[in-house]
Amino acid sequence: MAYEQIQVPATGEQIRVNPDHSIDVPDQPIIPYIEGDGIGVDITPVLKKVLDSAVSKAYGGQRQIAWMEIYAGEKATKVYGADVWLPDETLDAVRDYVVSIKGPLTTPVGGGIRSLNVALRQRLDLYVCLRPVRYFQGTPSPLKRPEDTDMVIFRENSEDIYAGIEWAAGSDEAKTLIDFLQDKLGVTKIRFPASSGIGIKPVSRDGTRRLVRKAIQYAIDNQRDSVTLVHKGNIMKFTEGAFKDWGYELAREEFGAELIDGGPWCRFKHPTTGKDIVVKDVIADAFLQQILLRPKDYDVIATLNLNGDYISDALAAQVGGIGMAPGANLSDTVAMFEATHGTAPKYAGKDQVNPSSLLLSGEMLLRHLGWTEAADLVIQGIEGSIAAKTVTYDLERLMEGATKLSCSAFGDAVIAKMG
Ligand SMILES: NC(=O)C1=CN([C@@H]2O[C@H](COP(=O)(O)OP(=O)(O)OC[C@H]3O[C@@H](n4cnc5c(N)ncnc54)[C@H](OP(=O)(O)O)[C@@H]3O)[C@@H](O)[C@H]2O)C=CC1
Ligand SMILES: O=C(O)CCC(=O)C(=O)O
Ligand SMILES: [Mg+2]
Repeated sequence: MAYEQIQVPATGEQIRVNPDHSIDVPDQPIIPYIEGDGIGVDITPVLKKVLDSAVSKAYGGQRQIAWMEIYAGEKATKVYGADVWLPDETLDAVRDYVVSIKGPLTTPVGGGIRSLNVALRQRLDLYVCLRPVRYFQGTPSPLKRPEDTDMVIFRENSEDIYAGIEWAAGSDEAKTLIDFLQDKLGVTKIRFPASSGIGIKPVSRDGTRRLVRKAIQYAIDNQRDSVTLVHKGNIMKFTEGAFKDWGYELAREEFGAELIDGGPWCRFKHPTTGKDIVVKDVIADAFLQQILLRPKDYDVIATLNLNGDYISDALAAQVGGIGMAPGANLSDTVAMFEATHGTAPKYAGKDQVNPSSLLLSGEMLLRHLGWTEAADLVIQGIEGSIAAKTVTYDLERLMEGATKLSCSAFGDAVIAKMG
């Protein structure tokens, strides 16, 4: 594979995808990484050090990650030239090497790209945003029983108002669209047509089905009790309401779910254990209060793009904040892991922030490779440092008697607590 700026490591091999979408992982897989803007310089070196230690401790040199830096965001503009925020070869490398990880990316001011993160997801069709939310004992939380929060969010990653199809108030495009809506479709509900910006919310049956299919399959593979479709379908009937209907339809058609008491909730038997898996739905605003009042009622969550964005930060707060919440963007073949927080510019380069979100994304990456022993060590290290009350500022300020560590020192504490 020849690239213009990307240096392919001399030792290391590509991960290969099989026709059934399983992956063949060599002992030295080449893993592309994007350092990330803002606090990317702080957390990404910690990620590499912690994952390398975990792999070395687990496999004694028999396995090793061959890291390969690829570029997006501000660093890409330095390497490739002004205004090159997302080089084509970065996308090629993510596709070619199958499994990758990224730090947060800033949204360029001006220019054609609205969000680099959204662009990466769209251009690689990484249609699942997977964000597990679980509690680590000892982490400060606003809840009395934070351990009751244990959910896995499947956020649709390619559609919805989040896709960025919108035009500014006063632009020719907004005027054309508003004229069309009024003249051709008889729309009378735009309150201030002359000064409205306007956005489009596409939600498709195909997009919904592929997302809900993954969520239900995850519930089966991981022995979870329920899948909840979260939507605002009472108001947005043909987008969010349709998401709910198509979700239920898929559960019935592909998983043999049967209606409970006339529906719409339904259930089916786990194919091997025979245990019931319930597919249900809840309206998004009610859900946001339920996750605080009755978190135990929810397990796997399937939702639309914007709801998923809000829900993932809200749930992260329940278990310690976005410094602790990991994530992955997935297609059927490509997996790109990422922290769920942003670039936190005020902390950039200060060696202060919590690297756990990226470390736990790295833990998900190791598990995705099938390197479960190394993944378990990362969890053990994070649990150990939190239990010892050696934590970064975000947790320390909410804990009694904790020792505040820098970002890099926390990484070292995690390593010290492994194994
Ligand atoms: N996936 C991605 O790459 C994402 C990128 N972004 C982008 O990031 C930029 C900044 O967004 P912003 O809204 O400020 O959100 P951020 O997530 O960057 O930061 C908001 C606040 O969250 C806390 N926080 C974030 N990361 C950590 C961490 N690792 N450890 C501890 N605390 C943390 C800090 O809170 P406190 O000040 O209380 O300590 C911080 O001020 C924007 O350009 C946005 O578009 C946003 C989200 C995701
Ligand atoms: O891309 C962005 O700027 C924001 C993305 C985001 O908030 C998220 O993915 O959770
Ligand atoms: Mg977000």
